[in-house]
Amino acid sequence: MGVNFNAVLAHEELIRILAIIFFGIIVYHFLLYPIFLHPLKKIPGPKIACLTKYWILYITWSEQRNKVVHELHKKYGPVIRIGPDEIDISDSSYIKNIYVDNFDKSNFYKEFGAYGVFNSFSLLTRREHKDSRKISHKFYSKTSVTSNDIQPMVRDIVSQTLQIINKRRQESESVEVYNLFQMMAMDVVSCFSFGKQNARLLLSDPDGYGMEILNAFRLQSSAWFWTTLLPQWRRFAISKAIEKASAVASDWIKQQTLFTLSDLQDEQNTLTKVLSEGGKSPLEVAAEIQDHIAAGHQTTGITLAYCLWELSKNPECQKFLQNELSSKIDFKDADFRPPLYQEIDELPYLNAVLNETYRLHASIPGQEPRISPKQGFKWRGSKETPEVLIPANTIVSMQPFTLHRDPEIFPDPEKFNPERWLIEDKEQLKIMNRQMMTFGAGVRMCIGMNLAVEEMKLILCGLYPRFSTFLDDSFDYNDKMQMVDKYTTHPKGHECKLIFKPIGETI
Ligand code: HEM
Repeated sequence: MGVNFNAVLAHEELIRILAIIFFGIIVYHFLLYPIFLHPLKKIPGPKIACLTKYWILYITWSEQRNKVVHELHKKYGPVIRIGPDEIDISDSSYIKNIYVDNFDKSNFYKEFGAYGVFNSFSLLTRREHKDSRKISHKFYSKTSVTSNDIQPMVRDIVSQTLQIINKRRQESESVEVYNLFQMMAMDVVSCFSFGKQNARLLLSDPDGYGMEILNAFRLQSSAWFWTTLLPQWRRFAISKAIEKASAVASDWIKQQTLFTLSDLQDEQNTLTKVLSEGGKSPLEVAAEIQDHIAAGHQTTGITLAYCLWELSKNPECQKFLQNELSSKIDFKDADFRPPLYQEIDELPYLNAVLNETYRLHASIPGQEPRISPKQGFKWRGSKETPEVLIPANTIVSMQPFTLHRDPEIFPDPEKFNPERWLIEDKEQLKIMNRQMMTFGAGVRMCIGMNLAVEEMKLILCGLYPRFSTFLDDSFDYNDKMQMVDKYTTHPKGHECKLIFKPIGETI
């Protein structure tokens, strides 16, 4: 039987052509299109970022994202491409487009729900979010959290924290405040959520039970990268210990919620009651509260620890604050009561100290990703990048870490300088305030801001008229106080030790 050479040749030719077409499609799809033809092609950034989303994922996983994105902005300007379909913007005039006009959230937030249901934080679309948030929005207003219903509860917990600090400073050279402030913040949100009689309070046993619960939440949030960015890999990537800790944290909140729901008191105002009366099912109430407690204790504790650290590094700022506060405290009060919130809310130096802490130590310093709408949105053009229509479904982020370090707006940006907030120039102050995103922006900004600010102001005003704080030479601040590069940052060592002395005494 003879071989049909022509047929063999034709067959080989066909395979060669198919291979070339296949190779061409691969090159077009994975190389030419993303770099030269994609609608984001004019947005500058590292070439590898145009080719694969795994580059920025790797940078995020290795805890370098905020700093790398910051450096890329310095190199390429106010808009950069950090993934095939992802950009980051560092021009505060876009806060209005993205956050105030309220683009939908990206899938990053999807897994923040709990017990198999969504909460306000994890709902992605603006419509669903609006319906959910409006139930508790008023309960978190400044009027509500500083009212006679809520403020005494916050002041009690602040006073208890001050008593613990006073006791500990007498027992040892320095006092660890980072975990203590997290417990304080956790107790405030717990009482706010369940009422004092139903809440399981950490400060009642700060060394034992308190640390146990804090550690459960800490371990749970250590899985944030997998939960938010690669949830499909979560169950392979995270350890049994993390699973167990997550279960402890979730059960802890679920039980308190169900217990509170089982006996709602008419005269009592709690978040559980507000959410339940607003139409949320028991599990939805628990999921909402789970998020508020997780979001509320870490952020507040982190901000306060950095604030005290900065004041200890900068004794002249501490002195100014003490002078401003000295008339606000009854020194004979053995219960260490803080002043009334209404007496201290408007104090200029106190506000300047907090603003400067928010600026340098935003506890959520990095991405707050949103999705561009179906009509896209326009990059209006800058020195580095021409006008571009950003297409639908692009992940768009802004990071406080970079906005807060713009040297044009905040000269010498790494310096802790509360005085920069005490200028007369109203226009400049407006520009500075517009640049700040510590609590997010728009209708999805932090719902707990008023409660957090109340706690932070009360503890500072209870503390600094009574004590001075100093650095402890035996504590390695350079290492332990490094802000870890995560969605919610924290001091690398999970601790912050400071020396407390009654006013007038030195070390
Ligand atoms: C210093 C303290 C705090 C800081 C810096 C802070 C910061 C933020 C930021 C930046 C966001 C927006 C995040 C994003 O869009 O990715 C946010 C949202 C949120 N925060 Fe806070 N937070 C603080 C305290 C609290 C407290 C005390 C609570 C509750 C008691 C709380 C509850 C929430 C909730 C529920 C959201 C989601 C709001 C929504 O989507 O409607 N936070 N927070």
